[in-house]
Amino acid sequence: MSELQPYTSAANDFRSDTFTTPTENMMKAALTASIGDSVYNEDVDTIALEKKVAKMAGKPAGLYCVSGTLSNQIAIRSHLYQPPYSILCDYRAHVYTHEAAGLAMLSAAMVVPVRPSNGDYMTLEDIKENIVPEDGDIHGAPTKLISLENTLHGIIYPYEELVRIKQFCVENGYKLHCDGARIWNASVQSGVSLEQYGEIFDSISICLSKSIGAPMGSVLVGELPFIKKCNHFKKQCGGGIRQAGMMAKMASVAIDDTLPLLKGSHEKARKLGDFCIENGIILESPVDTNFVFLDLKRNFMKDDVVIKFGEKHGVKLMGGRVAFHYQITEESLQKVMLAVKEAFEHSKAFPHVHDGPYKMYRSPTPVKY
Ligand SMILES: Cc1ncc(COP(=O)(O)O)c(C=O)c1O
Ligand SMILES: C[C@@H](O)[C@H](N)C(=O)O
Repeated sequence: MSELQPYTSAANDFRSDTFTTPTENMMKAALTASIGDSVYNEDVDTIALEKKVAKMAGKPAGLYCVSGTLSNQIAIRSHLYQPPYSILCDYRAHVYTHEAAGLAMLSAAMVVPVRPSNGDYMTLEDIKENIVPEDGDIHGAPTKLISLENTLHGIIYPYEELVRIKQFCVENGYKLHCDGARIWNASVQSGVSLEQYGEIFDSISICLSKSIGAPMGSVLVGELPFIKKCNHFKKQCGGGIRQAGMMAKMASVAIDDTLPLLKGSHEKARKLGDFCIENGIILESPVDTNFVFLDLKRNFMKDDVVIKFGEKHGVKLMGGRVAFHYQITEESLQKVMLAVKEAFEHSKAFPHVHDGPYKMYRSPTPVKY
């Protein structure tokens, strides 16, 4: 069995922006971080991070969580009371597709997954058509919360549509959560501030471990009573962190250092997107920010073939999604263009007909236990 080699750089890693590695600046910050027990809310740097991100989002309170999955799930749970109830989200939403049925297990919630009529993002009309009304019909599980993702597959949610959805939620008493794993990308690209997003959403899970490049975690932001309840569920789920200061201070440095670099990753993604279109490679989604989604099915491309041509050119891929981040180099961009084009050429000679479930994510190199 080959020994797993230490990971050293994400410069050629297009599998996800979660592979971004901590910088020397972040590591140095950890050395001078506070060392209080954050379960007792005594850690200075953890509290500082929570306040920093909450202030950026214009929210009264923030909660440092070990992951985006945890912050999403405890946020949604904390908005809900007295089942039966349901949550409405995009059929591709991470909270529904990639958080291990957390909505069913922690929230005991039914999910209504919606396929946007425009193919990219749910409009208010899509939402209205799929709402389960609280009308006394004992067959249904009334909608209590709408969970949006911004960006979703790299697509920026149009701010005007968010305003329309928010107005509808206020008028009808629905809570509105945002999975903001890549809200930084949406903000820097659209010019909409985190504070403006904070005015739309009751809660936002703001990831630090994706494009921002911190080693772990998210900050969940919202009203103080809500965040206190989230902290209760966080502890219940085993998410209490003792000396969190080191990671929190690294994350704070990451925000300051990386935010200015996000647009550069979007520009590289756009170059690959344009290259694909010029070469007749169909894309699944528009390239608004840091993701290029190859439409494997319509291109008759197989994910394993994409991975193989990536290996040939020295870049790491996971299938149809090509993820950019600030550590991707110009050299890697040139290599991934070659890999994608050759994989596409291969599909012309050896078309792959997709007849099973499509897995967007592939677990990293499996370590044989
Ligand atoms: C859109 C989205 N939301 C939430 C998460 C969950 O974040 P984490 O991996 O930190 O649990 C991810 C994955 O990284 C994601 O892509
Ligand atoms: C794997 C998935 O959960 C992760 N959020 C990613 O985007 O890579």
